[in-house]
Amino acid sequence: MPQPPPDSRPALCVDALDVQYGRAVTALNGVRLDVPHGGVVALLGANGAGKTTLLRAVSGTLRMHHGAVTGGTIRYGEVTLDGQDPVAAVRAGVVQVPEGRRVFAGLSVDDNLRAGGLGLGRRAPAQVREARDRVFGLFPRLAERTAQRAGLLSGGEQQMLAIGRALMAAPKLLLLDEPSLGLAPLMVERIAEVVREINAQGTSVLLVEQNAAMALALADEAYVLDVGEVRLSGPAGELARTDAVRRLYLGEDPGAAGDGAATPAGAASAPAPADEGKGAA
Ligand SMILES: Nc1ncnc2c1ncn2[C@@H]1O[C@H](COP(=O)(O)OP(=O)(O)OP(=O)(O)O)[C@@H](O)[C@H]1O
Repeated sequence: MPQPPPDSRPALCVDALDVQYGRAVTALNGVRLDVPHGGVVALLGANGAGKTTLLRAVSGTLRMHHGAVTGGTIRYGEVTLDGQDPVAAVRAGVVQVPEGRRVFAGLSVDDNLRAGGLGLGRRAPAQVREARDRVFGLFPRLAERTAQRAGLLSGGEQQMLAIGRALMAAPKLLLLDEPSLGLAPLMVERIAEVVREINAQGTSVLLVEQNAAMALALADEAYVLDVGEVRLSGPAGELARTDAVRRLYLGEDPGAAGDGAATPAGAASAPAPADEGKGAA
């Protein structure tokens, strides 16, 4: 499929975003992040940095987790998403695949996929068929197992189903929360290929990953969150060469090979030493 023409305007614009859980927990503080049309953006950070919270804020699922946007804006094209519910996000073309492959274990593969289109109202059968064809094209294994109960699928197959279910809503922006978590290396590679393919088909991707090597290899741009704030951002290739990212997220020793890479423009200081090792791939 030919690539759509590049569009330099950001599709998703998150600006000065503050998020709290109750009164006590500030999970995000003044976060700014853009996802360009047709781009892949990686979001890295140690455990508890706020990555999942950012995805929840964009997909309108924050309230389900007793969180709230307390400042800033989230816009997708012309649509304001901060303070909206998940249905509004899905209608705007923004769909999240939650962490932990949450499939409906007692339902069949087919019924799980059907659930992916809910919230969009009645759609023409041809549209639904097109979405299913896309999912089965990406995941032939699911096509062979339509009647199987989702709970009996392998971990990798459940991740495929979780992504497939999101694709049934024909998203323009897919929010992926740690798709490689707990999967064997071969399956991680397959998931990476699938993300590339989904993007080549014209869907933008915001990818949260602990597997920094995979995420930086896939992404055009990357952001590093540290205790709720953006610490580093820039082209993924440049970020992968910075000392901080190599040491903290790629498990490398920059001192050993003499690192000459510049810190990306606008980047703040490296994450605090207290976080060392936590996010390493
Ligand atoms: N439902 C919640 N209620 C209260 N605090 C929460 C809730 N969910 C997350 N938090 C807190 O908000 C902060 C950010 O958490 P979040 O899950 O977004 O981080 P993360 O970067 O996705 O971490 P991980 O990689 O471990 O999933 C953490 O301090 C966490 O304890």
